[in-house]
Amino acid sequence: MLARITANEPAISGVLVPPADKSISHRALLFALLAEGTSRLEHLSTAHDVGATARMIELFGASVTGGGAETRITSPGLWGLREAADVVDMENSGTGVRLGIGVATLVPGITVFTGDTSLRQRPMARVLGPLRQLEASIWGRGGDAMLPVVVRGGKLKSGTVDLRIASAQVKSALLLAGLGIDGPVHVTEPVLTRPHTEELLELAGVALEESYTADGAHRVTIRGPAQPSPLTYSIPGDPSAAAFFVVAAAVIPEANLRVDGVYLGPTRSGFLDVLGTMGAAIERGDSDLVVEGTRLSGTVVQGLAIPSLIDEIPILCVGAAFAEGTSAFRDAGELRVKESDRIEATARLLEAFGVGVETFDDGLVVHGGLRPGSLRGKRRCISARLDHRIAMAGAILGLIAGGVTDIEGIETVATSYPGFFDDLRRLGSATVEIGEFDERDRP
Ligand SMILES: O=C(O)C1=C[C@@H](OP(=O)(O)O)[C@@H](O)[C@H](O)C1
Ligand SMILES: C=C(OP(=O)(O)O)C(=O)O
Repeated sequence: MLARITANEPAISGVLVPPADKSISHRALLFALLAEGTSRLEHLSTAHDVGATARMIELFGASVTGGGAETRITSPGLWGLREAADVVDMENSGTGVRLGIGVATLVPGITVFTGDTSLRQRPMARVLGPLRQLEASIWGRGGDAMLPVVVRGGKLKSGTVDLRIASAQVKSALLLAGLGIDGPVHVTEPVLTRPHTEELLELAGVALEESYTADGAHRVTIRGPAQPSPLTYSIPGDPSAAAFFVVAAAVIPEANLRVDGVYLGPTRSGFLDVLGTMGAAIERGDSDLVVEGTRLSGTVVQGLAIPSLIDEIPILCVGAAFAEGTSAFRDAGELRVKESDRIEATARLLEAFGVGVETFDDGLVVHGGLRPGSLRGKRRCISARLDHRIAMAGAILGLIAGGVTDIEGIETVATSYPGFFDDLRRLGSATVEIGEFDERDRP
């Protein structure tokens, strides 16, 4: 499918209530599966990735009813999990499959995971290796590198795993597997990554021990066996979804955007710190933001800050294109193994708008100076590259730069933010037409 964004005077204003957080929604469903009884989740994400996790928990024995304001999940719990009667297709969801692999170690029999073209190219050794250290029986295509992955459930051994990459997905897979292990599992990550699994474990009555080493590594210990209790929980708004509109409002002159009900924990709000350093006018409450347009200046983002904004780098690069001077995003090699190679995809996107970009193995440098509205009368055609965040970054870039932007493959936005184009129409000044892509449309 194609979206055509036509913008003359870029403008954005109004109130955004972002969709429910995708990361937290995956975990809430998995905890509901592992709890015996009925869990109630308010505002579960309707993102396609979360739909894949809902289907996975049904295959493992849960029943999911309702949706929208309240989803009810009834499950036999950790000790009553059922072998899936079919291959578990996690579609486009890295989080769903990696956490699912951790859970599958608790499921009797075998589980076979696969995914779409993008997910089947993403690295799985990062989760298979650490689970094997706890003696999981687990195999993957290409020498344990990729999906399909097969897991044979059974008793794992307690132990200590020191993760070398900062990955909330891998940490979470180990903590979930730890629920079924007799004895402690200690996981150390080089820097604290999003702690949603830890937050929900505690809400579900499972005790954790957490500490920091002298060099800032985060260590978390779970002592199994432990069955989580059913949850009644309301999922907060997704900062990674809000970031698209926040960046647009931060750079469009006279913009005024309010964001309500958004999760602003420190491991998810790194993009706001970066925008602040660039000079953005953002007022931050506990779960709300007010953003006004201004002129930003370039910045350097690297090191320990990266995990707190990894998914926001494509849209931060869009912001950097409109800043004065140059911005650098380094130590972000993880971007190469997301839904697309986001270093290449972001560079190609910016270049289509005439922005100067240099790429490196671990990031990119963006030469700013583009003026909002300055590409009025011009037209370009870009590909979403099977990546929701690239599709949305392209649409926001089109709104701010002006002119006509055709984006092919926009169905991918439903991976995380099915209502994105509705919110863009409502809050932004661009005309948004959605239709079938015709090769003859390519300029
Ligand atoms: O745990 C999670 O919910 C996520 C962790 C991050 O991935 P990594 O664990 O690979 O860093 C992030 O990029 C992804 O969108 C969601
Ligand atoms: C990388 C992402 O998700 P996942 O790893 O779950 O596919 C994302 O949402 O940007």
